[in-house]
Amino acid sequence: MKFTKMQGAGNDYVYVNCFEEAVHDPAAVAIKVSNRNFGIGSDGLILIMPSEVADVRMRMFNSDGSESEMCGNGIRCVAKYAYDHGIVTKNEITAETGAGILTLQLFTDAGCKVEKVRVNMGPPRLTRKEIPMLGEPEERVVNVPLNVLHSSFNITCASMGNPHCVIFVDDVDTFQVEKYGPLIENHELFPRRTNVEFVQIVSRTEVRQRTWERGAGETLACGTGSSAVTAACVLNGLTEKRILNHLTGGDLEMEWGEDGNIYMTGPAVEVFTGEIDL
Ligand SMILES: N[C@H](CCC[C@H](N)C(=O)O)C(=O)O
Repeated sequence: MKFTKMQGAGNDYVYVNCFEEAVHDPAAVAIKVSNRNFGIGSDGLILIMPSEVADVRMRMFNSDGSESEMCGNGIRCVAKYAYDHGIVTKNEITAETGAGILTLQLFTDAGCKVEKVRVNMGPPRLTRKEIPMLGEPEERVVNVPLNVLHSSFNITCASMGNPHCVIFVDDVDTFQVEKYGPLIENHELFPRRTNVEFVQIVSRTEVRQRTWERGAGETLACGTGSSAVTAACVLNGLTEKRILNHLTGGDLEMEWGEDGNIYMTGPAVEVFTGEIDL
């Protein structure tokens, strides 16, 4: 299988061009290639596919083989791949995802390769039914206490197509992400599990995020997570609608637009290409 390793803010995936390659069992392939010792090494597998309703289609699998509806860092890299490899020739493209059809704006460098992408991530879905979470289906979850082990956290939840649980902490760098992340990911409140973001407020316009991903563990960044964080910051009155999010592997510029959609701008980088026997 021919592949391209790409990363966005350090969130790295193995990308396969399914305009040319067929991947028969993507869940198994995701587990194999993601392994950092016995495989290529990545947070998961992303398939770049033809679409009947958009310029390109993305399917995304976590390193544990589970499929997610959406991946924010991934969709920027899909756009870069599609443009740099001539699958699309426009600077504004559409992409079909499990979270609907998204519109992306591509920014190129002096060599006419994409270096930055702005994505309309759509609106945050805020009801328990949409996230999904147990409880009153139409209710929002903003600053609601959740007991985990002997601790209580206040959580704010949103779906960006995939589920997110945001927790504000005083010092994110010393916070025990690997202890609490998996307990919240698998908490009975979340029937499809959840991604978890731990966030420190730096100022009204800057935050710092660490990410515990559903199906992948701690990653260096999460674009859908950063989108959920933007909504959570505003809903809790902690920041303006436009923020710079410092993730462990890089920065994302975020905005909750007046049209209700979240806009994410960030880098997309090709690391290397190769071939692997499956
Ligand atoms: N890192 C991705 C999200 C992966 C989400 C995945 N772990 C899930 O199961 O929803 C991002 O940049 O948005």
